[in-house]
Amino acid sequence: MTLRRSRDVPTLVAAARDGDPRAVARLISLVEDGDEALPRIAAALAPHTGAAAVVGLTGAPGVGKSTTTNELVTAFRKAGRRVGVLAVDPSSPFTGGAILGDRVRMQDHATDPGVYIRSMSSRGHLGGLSAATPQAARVLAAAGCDPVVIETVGVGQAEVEIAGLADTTVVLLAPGMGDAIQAAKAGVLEIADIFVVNKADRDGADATYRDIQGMIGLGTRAPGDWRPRVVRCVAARGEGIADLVAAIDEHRAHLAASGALTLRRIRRAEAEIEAIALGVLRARMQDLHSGDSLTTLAREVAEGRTDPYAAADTLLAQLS
Ligand SMILES: Nc1nc2c(ncn2[C@@H]2O[C@H](COP(=O)(O)OP(=O)(O)OP(=O)(O)O)[C@@H](O)[C@H]2O)c(=O)[nH]1
Repeated sequence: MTLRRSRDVPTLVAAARDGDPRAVARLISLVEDGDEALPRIAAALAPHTGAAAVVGLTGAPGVGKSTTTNELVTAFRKAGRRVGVLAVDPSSPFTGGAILGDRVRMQDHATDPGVYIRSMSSRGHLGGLSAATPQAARVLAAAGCDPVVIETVGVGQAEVEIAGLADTTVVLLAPGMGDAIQAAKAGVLEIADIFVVNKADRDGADATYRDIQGMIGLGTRAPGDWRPRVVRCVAARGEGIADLVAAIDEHRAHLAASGALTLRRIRRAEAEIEAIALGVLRARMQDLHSGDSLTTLAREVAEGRTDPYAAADTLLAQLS
């Protein structure tokens, strides 16, 4: 899919701002495909995207992320808020199965025009998910979604990376999965603003709750810093979701009052700019690969006529 005419961009963005789901879908596809219109789309979106709360929701497979997201969406809709959900699978190069899965699990909201749900994969992004996901979130924010929920399966680094895109990061745990220990190992403790002990109807929920509270207690915090909240939920029955919404709103208020919201967004923009710049560099490197300048340099290194550092300098000069 390409967008050749530059006048299409303002039209699409205007339609998305009016809440037209097809325009939203088209814009996210263009973002996902790394379309050449991306810079123009980003420029057109920029003035309309600042206000939405971005909530990251992550956790191990099967912990109840989709069920919790579904219930969160219900709660936000009851409060009259438009909601966008990006279900990100950092491990899968294709979205096919994920789309079907999310449709099935979030079918409560499939026909609600106030909810936009979209699965994303790492396929074909200029700069990877860390560049595409915030752009997709901006599309949803411009379409009036607040909050935008980014749901991602917990697979180590990717989880931390995606969680870094959110204002508020919610980490789901469930009893009996050794989650608290794993969370500590994977560095999730540092990124979580809120922990949910889901499946609180199961044995061991109290122990998981105590474990995680204990670990939070060990962390070092300056006075006034946010102390991560721990919320018990039985997402399958909608229990505890009101407490989760309250914790999300409380964290948001804390960020706004302390100035941390601005800092987080600046840090996020730094990562995004870097990812985009690296993507551009990688694409230029690819061009050099397909031309013969890299091969020529490599031959000179192989024959001892120059060294790899000097050759890399020459290459970098050609990239700029
Ligand atoms: N007992 C119990 N089961 C739950 C609860 N919440 C979700 N489940 C069940 O746990 C299973 C997994 O839930 P999902 O919401 O699909 O979990 P997920 O984390 O999105 O899973 P992945 O997409 O595989 O990462 C489903 O069978 C749910 O019905 C709960 O609070 N209690």
